[in-house]
This record gives sequence, C-alpha cells and structure tokens, in this order.
Amino acid sequence: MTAAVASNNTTSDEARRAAQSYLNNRLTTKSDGPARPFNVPVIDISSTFDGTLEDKQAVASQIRDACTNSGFFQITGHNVPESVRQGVLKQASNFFKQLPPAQKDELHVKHNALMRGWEPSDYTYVNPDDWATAAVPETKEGFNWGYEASLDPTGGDGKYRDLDGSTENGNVWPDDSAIPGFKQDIAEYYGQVLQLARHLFRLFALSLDLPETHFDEMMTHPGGISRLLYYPPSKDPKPLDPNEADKQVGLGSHTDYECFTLLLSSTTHGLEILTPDNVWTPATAVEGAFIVNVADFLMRWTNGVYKSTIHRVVNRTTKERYSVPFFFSINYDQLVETLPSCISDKNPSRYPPIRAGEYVLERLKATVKDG
Ligand SMILES: O=C(O)CCC(=O)C(=O)O
Ligand SMILES: [Fe+2]
Repeated sequence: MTAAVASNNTTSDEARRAAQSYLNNRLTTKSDGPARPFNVPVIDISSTFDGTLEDKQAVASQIRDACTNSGFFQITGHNVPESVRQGVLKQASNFFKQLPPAQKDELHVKHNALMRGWEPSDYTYVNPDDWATAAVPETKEGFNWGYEASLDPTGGDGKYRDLDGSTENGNVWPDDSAIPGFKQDIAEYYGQVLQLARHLFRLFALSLDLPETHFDEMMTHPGGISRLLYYPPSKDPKPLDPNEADKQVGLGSHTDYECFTLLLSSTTHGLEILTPDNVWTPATAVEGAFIVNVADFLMRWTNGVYKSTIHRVVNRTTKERYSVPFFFSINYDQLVETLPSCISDKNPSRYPPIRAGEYVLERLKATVKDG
C-alpha cells in the first residue's frame, strides 16, 4: 500500500476537538422556553430524476431548510427498490445470526487499520467520551465495509484512495458459503445507495447556490463506508424519559463524520434525535423512506451553516433492530476548504483545510479505546 496522503496531526487534532466540542455543547445546553414540536421533514425527490432545473431547485430549497434547521430529513421517491432494501436487511440478520463466532472473530476490526469487518458491541464507543463515563458497553454489533470500484455502478475512475491514502480498499468479507448471497445483496444495495447519494449531492450543490455539477469531480471515487448494525431486544424496555439518562444504549449520542448519511432500518424503532431545542425525540421514518442526516464534514465545509445532527439509538422494544447506514463522503484524497458562499463578515471561515479521508480516519480512530 502507498501512503499518498500525508497526515497533518495539528489539523486532525483540531478537527477532532471541534467535533467533540459541538457535540458536548449541544448535549449540555438546554433551551429556555418550552420545546417546539418537531417532526423530521419528508421530502419527495421523485421530481428530481427527470425533472427540470426548477423542479430540482424546488426540492433543493426544502433540503436547505432542513439542513439549516435540524440537519435531519427523510426522502421518499428515491427509486431504491423495496426488494433491494429488504435484501440487505435480510443479510444483516443472516450475518449476525448465522455466522459462527470463530468466523466473526476472523473478521474482527482489530485486525484492520481502517476498521473494516466485524465490530463486537464492546469494542467501540461512538462517542469517545463514553470510554470515561458510560457504565456499560453499547449494545450494538456491526459489520463495516467501504467503497470498492467493483461496488460502484460507474466502475470508478481507477484513482481510489482509502482513508489513509492507500490505493487498496481494506474491505474484508465473510466466506460466501457461510452466508450464501451475502456479497451479492450487499453489492446490489451499495451500488443503489451510492448512486442515490451522488444524485442527492447534486441537489445539495443547488441548495448551496452552486451549479448542480459543482461537486461532480469530487465524487468520482468517493468514500462511502456502510455498515450492518444489530441491536438486541431490550431486557428492560422503558419509554424515553427526558429526565433520566438511559443505561442500556444501543449507540451513544453522536454526530456522523462524513458529508451526510442515508439510513435504512428495520421497522423496530430506536433512532432518537436531538431537536434544535436540544431535547430527545424518537425519529420514525415513513414507510419506505430513507432518513438523511447532515454529518460533521459537511458542517465544517459549510462553515457551520448546515447543522450536523446529534442522534443515538436505544432499542426500547423486545424485538431485534437492524439498520444499514451509508456514510457518504467525497473522494478521500480531496483537500477541502470552507465554501466561499458560506463565509461572510459575520461568519468568517472557522476551519483550516483538511483532506476528507484524513478527517474521517481521525474520527474513526477516536472511537476505539486509547485510539
Ligand atoms: O442504527 C441506526 O438507526 C443509526 C446508526 C447510526 O447512527 C450510526 O451508525 O452512525
Ligand atoms: Fe449515526
């Protein structure tokens, strides 16, 4: 492997600290008045696939409203078939239920510098501060993989660089004989959400008053980590109580790291989001929708204009929950500076330039003990 991207420790430290401080400020700041009612907006994007520029701008304007407010919305009319969505959820259940422990262990993320593979529940805290404060491990279990040209319906541009600048992707896969059809169903799903994410990012460009194609050359071999997640049934199901800290948390309070996340989940509820008034509320997707949330790299890129969303998962039911987030980044070797349209006298650029992959790797490393 060749390390093509030199890492800059000062910038990485700054990036990690800025993200943690945003999270902690939001978690500890309570709004003065009563919390306003909050719903995750539903945006139908069907008109953007073969519509006019005006059609796309109308949707982009709804995206902008959501991103400057909570950073959360859900999309319908996305064209990812039900069979493909069910296929990947089925494979999530197959992976966690059918793969023998010894085979899971061979895929353990501890063997992989880029955190690809099987992640047992107690190996990471998504919020690094939880290493010092949480009483018990998160209940989630995961399987992570990232972009490969062979998973990209465009075939890629042959110039892929992984998080650390290496030319090879670090993916590991279970033996297909142990879980028949696993890689095929994953590839089908991944290809569809990757193309959907590219399409959405064009709408994001419009939403930022940029030409529709502004980001195109930055997503020719984009970073896109995806994961299968399993949350066991709760042993002590309790409704959300805003005044009591939850002990058994599936995934702690956190922001995502990349540009945005496309989230698919099984019908078992569990996702909870921190509203703009900093109160926790359950986030239930409408039938067939993807939840979309702005993540930290886009917040940084837009100089804080688009809000990275704080969320967590608590399975408060006696049923299993599965989910499949897809974290869309741009080409990991792309150096990114604050978007000029997001800089003003009142809001001068707050962040130094950083490469997309360097940023995400720094954040991932922080989730491991002493990482
Ligand atoms: O499982 C979910 O619904 C959300 C997962 C998530 O937030 C994450 O993996 O970052
Ligand atoms: Fe997340």
